Amino acid sequence: MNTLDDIIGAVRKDLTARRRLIPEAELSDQVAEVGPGLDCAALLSGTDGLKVIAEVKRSSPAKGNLADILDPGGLAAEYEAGGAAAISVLTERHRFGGCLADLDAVGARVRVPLLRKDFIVDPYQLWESRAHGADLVLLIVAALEQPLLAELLALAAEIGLTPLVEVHDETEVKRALDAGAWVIGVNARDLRTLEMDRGTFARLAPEIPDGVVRIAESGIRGPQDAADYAAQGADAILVGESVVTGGDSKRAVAALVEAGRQRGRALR
Ligand SMILES: O=C(O)c1ccccc1NCC(=O)[C@H](O)[C@H](O)COP(=O)(O)O
Repeated sequence: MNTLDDIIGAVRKDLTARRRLIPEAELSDQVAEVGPGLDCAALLSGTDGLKVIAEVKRSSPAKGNLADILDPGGLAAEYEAGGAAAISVLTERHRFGGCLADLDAVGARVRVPLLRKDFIVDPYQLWESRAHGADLVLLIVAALEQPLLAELLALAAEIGLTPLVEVHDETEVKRALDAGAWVIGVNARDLRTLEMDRGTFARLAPEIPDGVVRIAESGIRGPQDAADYAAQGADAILVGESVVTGGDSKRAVAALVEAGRQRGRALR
């Protein structure tokens, strides 16, 4: 079994347990109370400089344990102070060490949009995401058949979530656009083999029409990578490992923001 299938198998089991505890109808009542999330496409557009989405990431299948994050809200506040335009929170527990309580903790400390980064395969998870304060959700094309992708995208929009639709190749870009995506993330990491190819964004970006927000995800080591992605037309970058392992997370985020800004200026 490849890594993605393995993760999704565990996610489905957890989901069955959570659904028994909190029925979907209860979550939809909560969503009606909290209302829609922030309109994230405009906030992540790179017209005024590359945006940085900084991730709360404890561990990963590719690298194992990365950081003992005891205070996810405090870490997110550092990211925001460093200029992050959004915070990504990994809520999957078996391979990433996250949970929905992390999303609550982060939401209590920052004003920028929150991305729930998980393996979403069921409408239940969308209700749950919004009920826990997410503004964005990740939809991974490789994990979803086309009708389900379109259904999840439409439901997300209906309940005030911005779907970040993740792709790895040309076929998946087409599937994302056919489903109606307006924010697309190009992941340099192949989720089945965990191999990293930093050339993926440059190859796929021309396939993504103007007006669709383009996000480069994974493997961003520091300012030079941020500047390169800005030069290749990324609106935003999504960064985990290098901002949790560097020691000073606020400074690490600020350096990425500054590199993206300078590169953007040079291109104008
Ligand atoms: O990070 C992994 O090893 C991983 C493996 C399988 C599926 C997803 C995985 N990561 C989720 C992400 O997309 C990243 O956390 C995110 O893009 C940040 O990546 P990085 O900056 O390389 O930590």
